[in-house]
Amino acid sequence: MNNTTIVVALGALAASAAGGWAWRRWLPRSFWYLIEFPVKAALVYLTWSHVAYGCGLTRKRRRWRISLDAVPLAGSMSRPARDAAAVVVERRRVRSVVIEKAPPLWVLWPTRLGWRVWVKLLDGQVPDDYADVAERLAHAWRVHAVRVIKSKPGRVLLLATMRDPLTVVDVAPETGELLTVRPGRLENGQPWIIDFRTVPHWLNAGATQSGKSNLANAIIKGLAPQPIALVGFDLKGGVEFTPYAPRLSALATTRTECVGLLGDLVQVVIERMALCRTHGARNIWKLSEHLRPMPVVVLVDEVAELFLMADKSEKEEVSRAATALLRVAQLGRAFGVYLIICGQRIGSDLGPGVTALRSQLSGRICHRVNDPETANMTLGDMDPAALAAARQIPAEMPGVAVIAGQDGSWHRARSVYVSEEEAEHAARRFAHLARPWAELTVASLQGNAEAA
Ligand SMILES: Nc1ncnc2c1ncn2[C@@H]1O[C@H](COP(=O)(O)OP(=O)(O)OP(=O)(O)O)[C@@H](O)[C@H]1O
Repeated sequence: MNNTTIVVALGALAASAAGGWAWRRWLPRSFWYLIEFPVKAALVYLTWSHVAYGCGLTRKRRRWRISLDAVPLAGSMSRPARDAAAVVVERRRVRSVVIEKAPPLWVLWPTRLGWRVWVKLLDGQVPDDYADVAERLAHAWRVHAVRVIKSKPGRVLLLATMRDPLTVVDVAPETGELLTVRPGRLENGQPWIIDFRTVPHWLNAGATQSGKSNLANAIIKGLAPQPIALVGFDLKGGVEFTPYAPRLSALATTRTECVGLLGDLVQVVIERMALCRTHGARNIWKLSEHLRPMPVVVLVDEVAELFLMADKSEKEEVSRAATALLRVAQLGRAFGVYLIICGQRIGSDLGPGVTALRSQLSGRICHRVNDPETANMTLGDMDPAALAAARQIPAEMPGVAVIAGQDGSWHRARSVYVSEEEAEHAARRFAHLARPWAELTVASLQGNAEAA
């Protein structure tokens, strides 16, 4: 090979490397689907039996193999010094040997950020076996994370992601469906949907600066255009929700005001109960449309302030607030009153009513937490992997949360950034939809009933 050939070969190599780099840099999606993914997929298949063995996912099986391993020696083993010329006889024969069988891996389907693959479970395996080794798989495949996202009898669907899909989240367009908001994205790229008619009450917990208020902003922005009443309890002295007052039907900023407003809400629920009873309906959604009262979404910020007491003189007020909030939570679902309770901690240390309240909040959102107990309190008896995921949320990714609905499934998700100005703008723009509080309480319902 002469020098010119070497120079030309090196030049071609450098040009293709630069071209590859530019392709990856400016057209990452096509590069991923056409180059990176096929290479990754080939590596995953080629190494699967070793990876599965390393992760403890294989099972021992007997298989017929042509074997050379039993190699009898001709000559005496007891005469090592003199048997330098001993003859080795390799005997090939088919024999039954024990092998480590890896679970069958089906076709790898590329996704925007990685791939999905169904794996057939071997005898005695359950989906949790794969969830338990997800981190090992992620390291073996050199990807950001591996998650079990679905299971069917006898198989599990694994999702591998090359980078954290929550680093940047885009807005999921609102559908305008009543009592539904899409505040962000799930880790699997699907919109994060909060549907109050499916999961009526939510607990939104997290350390300071973890993104709780941003989520409240996103929810207010999503709900503002809908024909519903919004009610605010802002125990931070009103600094969070006062800017949204134009779209709120009522706002309480001190505990005394909260006790009054909670009393009103209990009355609203009781009146709606009576209305439903009169018309033989089990809930407001069974009432005919002209009779149906307006749904109410109640946002409570810094809930611990409702329960904390400096001295005994506050005991009576705290107890009234706790009881009323619990009643709203217990009865509100059927009668169109829904709760989002935000706070840094909502543990039993705040008082006996808190545990009962928490058990009514079937939707859980756990942002970054400072201590494992808060994750435990928020996610309760969820899958331990959900608790681990909540504890790993980094401080530099505010808005990331582990969310769990009442079906026991959980997801990592991130809210879209919604500035206070944006939420405030939505509150002003849809201020005309804010029904005055007096219209939502007893008098209007009586009016409704009489009109019927
Ligand atoms: N989804 C998000 N994307 C980008 N930035 C976010 C997101 N959520 C929150 N942030 C930013 O993180 C910071 C803290 O957010 P936020 O005020 O919502 O936290 P918080 O939990 O309500 O804090 P605190 O309890 O102290 O009020 C803010 O600067 C906010 O802009």
